[in-house]
Amino acid sequence: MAALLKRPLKLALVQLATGSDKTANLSRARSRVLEAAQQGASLIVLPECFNSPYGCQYFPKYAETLLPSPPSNEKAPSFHALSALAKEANAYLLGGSIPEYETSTEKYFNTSLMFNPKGELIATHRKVHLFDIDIPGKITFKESEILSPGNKITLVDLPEYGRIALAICYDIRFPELATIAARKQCFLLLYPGAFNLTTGALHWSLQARARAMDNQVYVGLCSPARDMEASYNAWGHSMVVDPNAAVMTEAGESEEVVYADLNEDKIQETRKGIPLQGQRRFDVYPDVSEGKIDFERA
Ligand SMILES: NC(=O)CCC(=O)C(=O)O
Repeated sequence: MAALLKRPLKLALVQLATGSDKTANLSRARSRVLEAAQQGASLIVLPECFNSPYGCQYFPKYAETLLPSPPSNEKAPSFHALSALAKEANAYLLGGSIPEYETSTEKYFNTSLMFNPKGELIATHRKVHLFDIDIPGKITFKESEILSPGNKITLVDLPEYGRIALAICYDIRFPELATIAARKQCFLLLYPGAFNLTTGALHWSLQARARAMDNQVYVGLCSPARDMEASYNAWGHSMVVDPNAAVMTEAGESEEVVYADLNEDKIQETRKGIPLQGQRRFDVYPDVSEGKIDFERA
């Protein structure tokens, strides 16, 4: 089988402490991304809503207009900061996510932007599954009050390395996206995300390890640092999980950059030991990655 990951890759997750000052968030992100690049990372990830506090009340205030692309500096300072930073760091940069406003539809989205080491935009992912939950006495959150969902799976080819998939936070709870990405030869699934103190304790690590275990790929989750003064308390614990579902590195709760060295051998070793790829029974259940599920057969 052709290698999924053509050469070793150092991945960095920047668990950024974000606040209400967008310019300060961008500047902090810059220092941490450059620090990660200095440590040799060639793929660097920022958290969900890295340029703003996370919360429905903040989305309109912090939203940037990204289309038509490239947007103006005035309408999309984070876009331009990320592009310049990817170039300065000479690394692939997944700019966590930012609130986006689309003028033509008057809709808001939670959007990830990914840049190559030349500072060129190579992918955009709008969060597909909006975070609408209600756990009485614990947490109620309704992104859909403000945001609209994206409508596509986002796979990105990094020519020197291979293919990765991008999604955002709550998207991780929908294993179909991960399964399809793995079936389409991704070696890594990246999720900038801001779980909270209730679901973080229950499911953050479990989701990361489950997506890695099911698909025998690397998984990276990048959270904002925890801020108990904020209206939403992010879980933290950014982590990278290997294709055998072992946690390779895990941040604490404060601002921190964590690193992991990814290689093809671990993918092959895992898949050789537990050869799920050749054992699937598509005669018993349909291949979800083909995108045509015939429920009549059930
Ligand atoms: N920002 C999010 O999508 C949060 C998702 C979350 O906390 C979860 O439990 O899922």
